[in-house]
Amino acid sequence: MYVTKRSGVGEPMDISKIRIVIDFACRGLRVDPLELEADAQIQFREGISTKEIQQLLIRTAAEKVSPENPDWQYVAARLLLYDLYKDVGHIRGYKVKDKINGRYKPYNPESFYNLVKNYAEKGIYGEYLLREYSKEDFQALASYIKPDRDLLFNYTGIKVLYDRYLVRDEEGNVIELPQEMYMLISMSLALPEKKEERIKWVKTFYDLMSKHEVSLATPTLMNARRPHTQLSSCFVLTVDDDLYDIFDNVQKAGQISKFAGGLGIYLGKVRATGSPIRKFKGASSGVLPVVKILNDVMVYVDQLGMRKGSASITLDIWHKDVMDFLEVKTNVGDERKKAHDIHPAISIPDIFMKRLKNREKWTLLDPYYCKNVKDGKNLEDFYGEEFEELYQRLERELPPNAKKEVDAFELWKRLLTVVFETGEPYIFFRDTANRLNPNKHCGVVYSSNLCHEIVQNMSASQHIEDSLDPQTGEIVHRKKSGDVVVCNLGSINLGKVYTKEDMERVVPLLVRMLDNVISINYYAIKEAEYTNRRYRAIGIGVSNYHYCLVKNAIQWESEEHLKFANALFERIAYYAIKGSMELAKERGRYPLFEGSDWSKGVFFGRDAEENQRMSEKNGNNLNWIELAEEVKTYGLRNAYLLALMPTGSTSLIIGATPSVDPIFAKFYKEENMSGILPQVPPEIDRYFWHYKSAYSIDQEWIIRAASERQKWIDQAQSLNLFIDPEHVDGPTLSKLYELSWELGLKTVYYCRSKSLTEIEECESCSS
Ligand SMILES: Cc1cn([C@H]2C[C@H](O)[C@@H](COP(=O)(O)OP(=O)(O)OP(=O)(O)O)O2)c(=O)[nH]c1=O
Repeated sequence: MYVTKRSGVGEPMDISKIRIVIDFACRGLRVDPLELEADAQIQFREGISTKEIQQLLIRTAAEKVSPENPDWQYVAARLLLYDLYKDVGHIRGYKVKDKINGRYKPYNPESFYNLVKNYAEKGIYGEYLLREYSKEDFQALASYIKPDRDLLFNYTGIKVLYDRYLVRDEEGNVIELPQEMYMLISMSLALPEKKEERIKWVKTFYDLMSKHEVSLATPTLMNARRPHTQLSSCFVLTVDDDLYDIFDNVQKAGQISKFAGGLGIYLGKVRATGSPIRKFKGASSGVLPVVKILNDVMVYVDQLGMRKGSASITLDIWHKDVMDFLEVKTNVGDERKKAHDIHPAISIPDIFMKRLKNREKWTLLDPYYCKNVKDGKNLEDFYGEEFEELYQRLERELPPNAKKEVDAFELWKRLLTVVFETGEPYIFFRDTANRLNPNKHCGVVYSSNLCHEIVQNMSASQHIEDSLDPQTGEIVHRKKSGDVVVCNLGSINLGKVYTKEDMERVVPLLVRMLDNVISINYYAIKEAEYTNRRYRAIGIGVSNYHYCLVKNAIQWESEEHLKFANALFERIAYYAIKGSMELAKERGRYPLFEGSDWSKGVFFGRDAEENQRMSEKNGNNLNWIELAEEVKTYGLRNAYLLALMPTGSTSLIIGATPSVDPIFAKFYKEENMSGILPQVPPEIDRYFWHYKSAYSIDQEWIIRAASERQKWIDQAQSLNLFIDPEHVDGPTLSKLYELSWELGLKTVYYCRSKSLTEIEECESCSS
């Protein structure tokens, strides 16, 4: 049998060459190499190319992955790596031979500097790398690269990296290797560090990432080292009730989406259908046309054909257009009012949940009539008791055309039916979110972001507008910007980092990396920079939570789980605050620190003594009293610190279970842009009976565990529920959402249903 080589030359097939590759791929793993050879050979044919043989081996190994034989995922990974090494070597012009005979070094320290130099000139890497690092720095860092860390990836991880994250040239060829990627990201993130300490920090960041102890958000992994360093995951816009502002935000949404940011958009200020405009009765078209425009912008700005933009749009449950809004993705009603590509979210105040419990009436209001209701502020600017008072007053006093009475229970039933049908809307419990907002001294939160883990101050995102000073003719800025929420995310791999010692070492470093992200970020819109500089908000999340439980012999449905979750997230919170405080000592506090809950020693709505007592109960014995004093003295660097994002694709890269979710199944094939990817949870063969899959877990335990975690999180969690419609009815679903509110959750993300196959994962927040 003949094979065709890359050069096009044919030669007789030498099976011993294949054996060398197979042997390299299987070495030290619990697999039988002969099986792979036998299974693959069946498909060989005359004239097959060497590249094809390699692909065949990869596919064969990937198909052999199972819960009983998970090591095949590492065989497939090595085979794919081998292919990647060859491709990259080919592009760089060095002859690639097999690594096994020692003739070939996939990582070549000498080529690292040239790689960056060549591609920076072509505008593929950022010029700043060459400006800020000398040739000697490059050499020192190149020799620090640890090629063997490539072996930590499983097949899915390396496949996702290969297809989506590794930088490519103009022709679409991958130009960098995984460890070079981590090193270049680290070099970008260390730019704000003092020059004399920079190399030290690059190495530290590199170690954290390449050992998979932490992961950064998708935009950071994709864009750090590139010319446009748009590294933030999510943005939240507040649209004012004004045509200029509506279209200004449409423009902003387009710009943000262009640079791969995910969007949350609050539309609750926009007047309802039939509202007056300039006193003309019945003139306004309400919220739905704006939803539709934003929907189309998200589809239009499709990130160079890679994927369409993503936005969640939030409306308050008291908004007069809410009934139509609930139907934007369902199959009932007027097709002209549909917006199938956005993600609806509903903001719910406590008073609604109380009325629901008592089966009382609920009044929908037109925001046009809810302006200037107290101290020059609108209804939505209030929360808690003040909100309830004002809401009830408006219910009584507004004219009939400004309101509409409905049954709270009927509205709720409709909402839950839509949840059953579409997995959405996401839910935002606005009173809990605002009561526990550490920066309530300087703002209010109307809604969350796309993935519902971000909870930060917002305000109508007015544009910064240049105009001419009539006296001097100089350009001056007229309007002040509102708060466009921006969040920079990173996650801790709980499969590797969960003890007190590890948290103490890793979490402050992640705070530092994310603070650096803020400094080097490229901002698609100026307003985001304005907010980012004043708040310096970050979001630390986690991946591999389920594996961490299993590894520690904790059952999902147990009281032990609740205690474990509380203690674990206390440790993360403590070291995140400590890390940010230490950074404030070094770099200064965030400008709005004074007056915050942090500045008063109140963390997560509790005083230091209370936190101390909880810590002792948890067995962590962390010194919260001392930490509160230190924070009072030195401040914090970051206004917001913790947010549990979904971590979809980045968990795939590092072979972790996603975020705080339970596994879908003990084995399944995930289909995404990289094709069909086999998925087995970490160490499935060892812990087969310990893993319980999402749909077989009583969802009350998911909510209870989330509630324990929430006690130590200043923002929120992208909390998914998993429903099997055959076993869960309306009243049960209702109980779950009510329980989420009662137990102090701020948000509920998807309600995933076994019968719903199409759930769109947010990429940007994936960290
Ligand atoms: C002009 C216009 C506005 N609108 C909506 C968009 C905004 O929600 C709202 C106000 O739009 P604006 O154009 O900002 O209204 P205005 O400032 O001229 O009038 P007013 O004093 O009443 O605010 O009306 C429509 O629905 N249809 C229209 O044709």
